[in-house]
Amino acid sequence: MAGASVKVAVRVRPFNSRETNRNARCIIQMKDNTTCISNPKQPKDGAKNFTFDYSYWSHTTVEEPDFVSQEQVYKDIGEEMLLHAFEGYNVCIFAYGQTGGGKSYTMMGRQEPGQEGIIPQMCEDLFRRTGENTDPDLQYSVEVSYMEIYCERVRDLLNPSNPYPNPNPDPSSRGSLRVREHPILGPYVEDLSKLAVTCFSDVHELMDAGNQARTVAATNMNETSSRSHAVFTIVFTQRRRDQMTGLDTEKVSKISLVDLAGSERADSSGAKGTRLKEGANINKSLTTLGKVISALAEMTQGCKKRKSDFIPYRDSVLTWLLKENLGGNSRTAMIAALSPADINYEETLSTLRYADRAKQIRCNAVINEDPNAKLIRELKEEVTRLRDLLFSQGLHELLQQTALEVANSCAASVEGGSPIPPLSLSANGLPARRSHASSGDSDSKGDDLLDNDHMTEEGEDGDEGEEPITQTISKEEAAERLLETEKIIAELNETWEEKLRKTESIRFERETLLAEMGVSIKEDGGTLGVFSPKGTPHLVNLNEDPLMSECLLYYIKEGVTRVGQQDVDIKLSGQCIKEIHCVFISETNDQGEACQGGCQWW
Ligand SMILES: Nc1ncnc2c1ncn2[C@@H]1O[C@H](COP(=O)(O)OP(=O)(O)OP(=O)(O)O)[C@@H](O)[C@H]1O
Repeated sequence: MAGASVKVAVRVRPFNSRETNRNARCIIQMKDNTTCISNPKQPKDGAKNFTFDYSYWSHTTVEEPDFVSQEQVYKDIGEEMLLHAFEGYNVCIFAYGQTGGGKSYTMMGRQEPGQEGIIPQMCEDLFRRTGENTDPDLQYSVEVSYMEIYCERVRDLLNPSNPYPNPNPDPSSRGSLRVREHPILGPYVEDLSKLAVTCFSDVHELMDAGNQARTVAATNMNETSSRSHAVFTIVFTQRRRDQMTGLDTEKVSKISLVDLAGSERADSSGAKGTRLKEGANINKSLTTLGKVISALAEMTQGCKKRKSDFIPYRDSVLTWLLKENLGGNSRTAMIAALSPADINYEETLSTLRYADRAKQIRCNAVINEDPNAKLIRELKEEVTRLRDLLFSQGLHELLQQTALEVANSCAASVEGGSPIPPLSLSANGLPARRSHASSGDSDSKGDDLLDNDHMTEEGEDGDEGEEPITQTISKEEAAERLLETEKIIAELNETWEEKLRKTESIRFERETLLAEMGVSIKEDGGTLGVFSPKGTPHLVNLNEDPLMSECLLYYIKEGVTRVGQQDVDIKLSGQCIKEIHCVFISETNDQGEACQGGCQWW
C-alpha cells in the first residue's frame, strides 16, 4: 500500500440554466478515462487531452449510455476509500473546481433519491457494513466533526457553543477556533467537537445541521458558502478483543471529506475591499494547496531529493490541517468538477492542469494500529516532562494554576508515569524543547496564521538524520502546553457513554439556538436558502455563474430598495414580497462600494 498515488477523477456537469439561455457550447469531450478540452477560440487545433483515473461524463441525462451517476462516482471512489478505512488507513477525498462546477453536488449532493453525494452514501455504506458484523469480539465506533474554513478561520458547524453562525452579524464577534500544533498529535483544531454517532440517521441529522449552519453563517456574515472550505471528518475506530489474552487492539481511520471553495481567481471578478481580502485569503488556501501539490509532484519526479525539502504546508490553515492527506499517511482521491461551457474555458483548463499535477503525488499510508494507546503513552511522557520542567524552575504556582484549569475544563485528571526523556535548558534558563527544522521554513508565512508558539515543534515528514534544533519556550508556554496536553489526554480517555452524553447536550443546544433564531432552511427546486421569519428579510445570491457571484448576498433593510427599474417596499412584519427571480440589484455596501449581482428572493 505504501507509495500509492493520489487517485484523480474529473467530472463534467450539465449546463446550468444561464449557460443554456446563452446557447453555451460544450467544450469537454470524454472517452474512457481521457478528457479532451477544446479551445473555443481555436476549435480546430486547440484541443488538449488529459488522462485521469476516471473521466466522468455527467453532462447529459441518466438515459444516455455514457452518463455517470452519483451512485457510480461513489462506487468507484467512495467505496474504495471506505474499504481502505476498514483496513485501518486514513483516507481523504477532496473536490476541487470553480464555483458552480459541481463540487458540492458530488460531495454532498441533494436529498432526492439517487442524488445523494459521496458523503451521505459513504456514511450509509459505513453503517450498513458495520451493521452486518456478527463477530462479538469486534466493535466499531464512529465520531464525526464538521468544520468550515473561511478566510483562514475555522468554524465548528456542529457545536453552537463554539463560534457558530451568529445571529448578530457584528464583525467583532466573528470568532473562530484555534488551529494548533501539538508536538505529538500534529496540527489540529482546538475544541472542535467530535460527536459520537450510532447510526446513519444520527450522521444524517448532523450533516443537515452542519449544512444549515454553513448557510446561516454565510447569510449572517454576509459571505457565501462557495467561498469557504468545508471539511467533514469521520473518525472510525475498530476495536478487537483477543480472547486468549483479554487485550484489545484498535485500528483508527480518519476519513476527511473536503468540499473546497471555488477555485476561480479573486482578481477575475473585480472584487474590492472586504471581498478582495476575502478572495485573497481563500486564494491563500487554494494557492498554497496548488504549491503543495506542485512541490509534492516535483518530489515524485525526483526534482526534490528528500521529503524534508520544503513543502509549504504551513502557509495556509487548509494545507496545514490536511498535511497528512497530502503526501503523508493517507489514501487520497481528488475529484475535479468541470463546467462544460465555452465561457469557462480558462478556468476549466486551469482545473484540468491542477488535477493533472495532483496525479503525481504519492502518499505513504500506513495502517493506524493502536494509535491511541501509543498517543496516550507519549502524551503522558510529555506531561511528566513539562511538569518536571516547571517544577525544576520553581514554578509551583503555575503548576497549581494549570492543574486547576485542567480540572475545570475536563472532568478527568491524568497521572504521568513514564520515564522522562533527557531535557536541555536554554541559555536564559527557561525550558527548551527538541524540534525539527524544515529547510526553507524561514520563507514560510505560516507562522502568522497559526499559533507561533505551537508551530515549531515538528519539521516536515521524513527529516530523519537531521540535527535536532532546540527551541526556547517560555514558562507560560510550557504551562499552556501542559494544559493543552492534559486536555487532549482527557479527551482520549473519555468513555463512549460520556461522548454520547456530550453529543446529546450539543444537539440540544444547537436546536435551541436555531429555534431562537427562527431559522429554517427550505429547499425549493434544488435551491437552498435561509428563511428567517424573525430577522431581516434578505436576498441570497444563488447564482451558479462564478462571474456573477461577486455580489453574493445582501441584507435588504426595511424601507424602499431599488430592484432593477422597480422600487420595492420591504416590510419586516408582513409576508415577504412576491418572488423575484434573477433580478439585478444595484446598491452600495457599508464601504460605499457599488455591488451588482443576480439574486433570487423569497
Ligand atoms: N453532475 C451533476 N448533475 C446534475 N446537476 C449538477 C451536477 N453537478 C452540479 N450540478 C448542479 O449545478 C449547480 C452547481 O453545483 P454545485 O453547487 O455542486 O457547485 P459547486 O462547485 O459546489 O459550487 P460552489 O463553489 O458554489 O459550492 C447545482 O445546482 C447542482 O445541483
